[in-house]
Amino acid sequence: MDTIFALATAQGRAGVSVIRISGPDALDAARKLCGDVPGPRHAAVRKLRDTSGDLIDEALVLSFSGPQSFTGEDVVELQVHGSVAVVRGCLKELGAIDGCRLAEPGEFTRRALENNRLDLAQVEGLADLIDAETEGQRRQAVRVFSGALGEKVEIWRRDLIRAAALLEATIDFADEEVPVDVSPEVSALLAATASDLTGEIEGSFVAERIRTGFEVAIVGAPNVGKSTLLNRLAGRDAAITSEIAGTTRDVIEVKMDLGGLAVTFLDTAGLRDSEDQIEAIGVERAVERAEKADLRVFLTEGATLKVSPGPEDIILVPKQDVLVDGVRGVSGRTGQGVTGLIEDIREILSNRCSYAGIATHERHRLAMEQALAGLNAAQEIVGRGPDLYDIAAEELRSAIRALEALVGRIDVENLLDEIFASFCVGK
Ligand SMILES: Nc1nc2c(c(=O)[nH]1)N(C=O)[C@@H](CNc1ccc(C(=O)N[C@@H](CCC(=O)O)C(=O)O)cc1)CN2
Ligand SMILES: Nc1nc2c(ncn2[C@@H]2O[C@H](COP(=O)(O)OP(=O)(O)OP(=O)(O)O)[C@@H](O)[C@H]2O)c(=O)[nH]1
Ligand SMILES: [Mg+2]
Repeated sequence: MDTIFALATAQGRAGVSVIRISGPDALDAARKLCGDVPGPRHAAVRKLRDTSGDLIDEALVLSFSGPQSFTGEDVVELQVHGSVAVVRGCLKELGAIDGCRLAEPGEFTRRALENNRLDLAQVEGLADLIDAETEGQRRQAVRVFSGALGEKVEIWRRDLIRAAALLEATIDFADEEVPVDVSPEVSALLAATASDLTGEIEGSFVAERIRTGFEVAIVGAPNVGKSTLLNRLAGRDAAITSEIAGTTRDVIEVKMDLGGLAVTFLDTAGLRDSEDQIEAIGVERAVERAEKADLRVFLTEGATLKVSPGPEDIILVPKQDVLVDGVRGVSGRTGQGVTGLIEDIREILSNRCSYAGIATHERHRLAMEQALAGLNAAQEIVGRGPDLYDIAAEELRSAIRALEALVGRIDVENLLDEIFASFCVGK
């Protein structure tokens, strides 16, 4: 097993930078730089020197002895002055040591997974935690990272194993006297698990939105002030505005943090039938993105549009500053009504968030759907009588396998490269 090392903090100048070393030779490697390494879970200030004895930096050195470490292996951290040259100097020294190499993205976490320090859902939670930019994203990611999904899966798995075992015990009885009727207990276990799974599947859609951000499309006829409103929301000139109808063609995205919720606003082409080919393509894109968005803000005075508003969509009279008072409107130019609009959007979306479950990725949902399908099949077969219990038990085994794949107990290899591809080096 190689010993791996990497800069764990962001690239570039900083107050302090952390270089992490993990693997069987972590202590030996660190000793080459700093001489004596402090004992496990102790930190000490040490002088780091290159092979010719020149001083590289004075660092805080911290060590962990496997398996009591983040990766489960021996770990040493060099907390150095956050200088590009100091970091480069240390990485160069480490790279010259036999058996030591630069870590791949996510490789420390991969080792933590291999050493059962984390399950696969926790690994995803950790990646999401590092990517979190809003309070809502952070709160959700830290829950998955702390193992909430794994715990729930373990309960489902345990109940399905018990149900399968009950059925299998009855199969072994078959030729002897009439066995106890296990079907009430099996059915109850399956019904409870099915209902829990169904709830988590339903809650996964909005949880996924919290993670990736809600899309809010600004929609309306040309020239109503969509781009001006977007710019006002963004607080910068993200989109070109002009008095010429048909200015916006491409969909313009602006990411924002609405009171802890990640929201991407979409400015779209004004909706109309256009002879201009390019504008027509823009309108097509506008319709497509607006329909897919989680919420639409219509700027319109009642004209018929190519997109129809859903029940929660917001309809506003545009350019309120040049209209009579008393109508519900908004003005991107003066900012009138914009605070209220933001508040309304935040409220609509955060109400939806109350349905969020603890499964946050499509992968989780697919695994749960697979488990539910197996479970429902088993439930139906059990209802047909003891002769088919072996088939029902087999359906349950397949449901159990789906849950085991969810947390990475089985079938992980093919998933890992994809999951770790998005990780930072040093994590
Ligand atoms: N400097 C530094 N800060 C960091 C980390 C790190 O690795 N290094 N972390 C990493 O991403 C996070 C903290 N998570 C950690 C989780 C477990 C262990 C660990 O060594 N656990 C041992 C026992 C530790 C002890 O009791 O002191 C264990 O669980 O057995 C370390 C960090 C965030 N901050
Ligand atoms: N009085 C007033 N004028 C506005 C307001 N918002 C935009 N305008 C003006 O209306 C014109 C069109 O604004 P845009 O924001 O480009 O309109 P749009 O809806 O993005 O137009 P398209 O991209 O062509 O669909 C510009 O001349 C703006 O200055 C507003 O709130 N009040
Ligand atoms: Mg525009």
